[in-house]
Amino acid sequence: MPSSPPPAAPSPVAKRSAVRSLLRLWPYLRPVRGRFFAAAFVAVVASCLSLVIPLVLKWMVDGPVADRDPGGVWLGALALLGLGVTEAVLFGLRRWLVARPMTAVEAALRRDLYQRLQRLPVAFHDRWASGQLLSRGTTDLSLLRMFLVFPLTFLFVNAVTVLVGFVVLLWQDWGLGLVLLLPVVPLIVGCSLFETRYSRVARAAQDQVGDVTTVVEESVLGIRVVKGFGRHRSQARAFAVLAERLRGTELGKARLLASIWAFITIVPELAIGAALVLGTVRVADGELSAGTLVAFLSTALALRWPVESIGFLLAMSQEAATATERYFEVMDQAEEDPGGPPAAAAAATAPRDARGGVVFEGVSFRYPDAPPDAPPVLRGVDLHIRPGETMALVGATGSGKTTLTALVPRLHELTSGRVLLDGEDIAAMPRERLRTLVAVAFEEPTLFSASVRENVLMGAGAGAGDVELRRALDVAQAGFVDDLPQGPATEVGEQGLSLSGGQRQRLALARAVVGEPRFLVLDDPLSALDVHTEALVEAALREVLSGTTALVVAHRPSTVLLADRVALLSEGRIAAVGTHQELLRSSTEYAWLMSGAEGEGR
Ligand SMILES: Nc1ncnc2c1ncn2[C@@H]1O[C@H](COP(=O)(O)OP(=O)(O)OP(=O)(O)O)[C@@H](O)[C@H]1O
Repeated sequence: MPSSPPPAAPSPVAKRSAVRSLLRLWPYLRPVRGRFFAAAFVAVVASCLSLVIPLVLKWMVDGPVADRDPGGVWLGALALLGLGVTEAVLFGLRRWLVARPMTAVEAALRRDLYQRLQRLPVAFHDRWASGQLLSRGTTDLSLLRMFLVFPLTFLFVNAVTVLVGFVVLLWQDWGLGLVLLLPVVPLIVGCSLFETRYSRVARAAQDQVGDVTTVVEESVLGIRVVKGFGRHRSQARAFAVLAERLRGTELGKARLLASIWAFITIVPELAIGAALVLGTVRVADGELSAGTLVAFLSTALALRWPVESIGFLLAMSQEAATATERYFEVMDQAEEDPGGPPAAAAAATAPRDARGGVVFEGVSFRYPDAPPDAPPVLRGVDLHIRPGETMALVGATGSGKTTLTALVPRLHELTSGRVLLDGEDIAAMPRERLRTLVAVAFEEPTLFSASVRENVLMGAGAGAGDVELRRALDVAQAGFVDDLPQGPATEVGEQGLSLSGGQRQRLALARAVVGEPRFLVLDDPLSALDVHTEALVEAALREVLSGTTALVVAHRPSTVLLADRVALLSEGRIAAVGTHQELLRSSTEYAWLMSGAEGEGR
């Protein structure tokens, strides 16, 4: 249970500029580029229309107002109304053009992230906190959609509007126009300083959202432990620390945003004030018409929003760049090598092992994230499980049994050595085929929020139906399924927590045997069953196992007796292989393990 902040995600591979990060979104934007550019064009036209209003004003002041011509004033007012309505309609059209395609972009990003998470190796998931992945799939993708809908277009639209606006200003009066151009340099310097600082704090905030998500997820999933140990107060305190840290970072963001907003507002206002004083003096001197001054100031005021909004548009873009970085940190991770043709070609030339069944040959393994000075978990494991044989794997706790079983379906990659299934090297086999040959059931059974039927048939091919389901449930002694409210159609709830531990284990076992796999790997799959149910499952399993080559991790003599032979794993190596009786006689370690287990288990 965390009492201190959990580690953040592994640090980013390389720091890119915000623009380079955001450019990586282009492949997703490409399919909707037509609508996107059309929307940007419509927005530019709408925004530039607002710059025509001051010109109409100038015409009104210098013309109909000076000449006291009410008809001309009405005409001007009508033109202004028309411009305003057109501007509003065009902005509405822009919104309509982008809304649908941008949700499609977000959906595509989310779909690809999910697919990538499914394909990344177990070692990746061991390393990354789930909350960091969740926050990437939710908060970060929402930030990206918002960026694509609003800031991306408006940074461009506002830049074009400001450029056109300055051309109009200089054309109206270049002297006053130059006064308004003076703040450009300090604004550029201020914005670039802001961007650098904001990118750091935005990254910290988004990583901290991931940490908070991790704690919430762990507390919800572990609610039984939290309540059972009366840890809700300490959990709440740990959460409060993280939430407070996030609040501090968000406040830092708000402070930065407030200072850039103030800077971007004050500097142009000073320039407008100076232009107003200068302009008024020149009108008084008769050097400038009142209409030109009105038009000039109206244009300058029309440019206030495009300039002032740059602060928060940059902030949103920076957050989007950080979200893109975080998104691609996952997408750039190497997927599991699918195995297959090139390796298979190599295997075709390699001498085939004549022995069938499962062969471990000089297998060594160390976890990629283990400390460098830690010895490998497995050190030269040699073991042959004959075709159709059931081999029990026994060893002290932490000796590497689970690790060894996880190597058969290639949940982890061997550090050295090889594993052969009926003479075929698993490294040269396409993963998809390997996983149809090998079925697994772990001690901690994982079920999904789906029906019992769907959970069990997950272990079978596409054609499997009720016959296979019934047979698998019979083998696993899972008759309790028929007593559930909707039988096999009953939803088991998140992670199957509506079922007992033993019930979950039996469903996981049914899932492992339903596809009648050639190779079966069972990691102590009966540990939660009472002795009588275990005996019944074993009797049924014996029938299934007669045609299957199986490796079964066992802690209790009753599970060991299911096997034809037993292998003892000790200090990363296979220390002895033989029948239960043989090992009881020849290995003191085995006899010790079994006597302890007997005492505990019975
Ligand atoms: N993801 C991991 N990263 C680093 N080390 C790991 C990882 N998983 C397990 N280990 C280490 O590998 C060693 C073997 O663990 P393993 O789970 O294979 O043992 P086991 O024999 O199955 O134990 P048990 O009987 O208690 O289930 C342990 O020292 C464990 O700390």
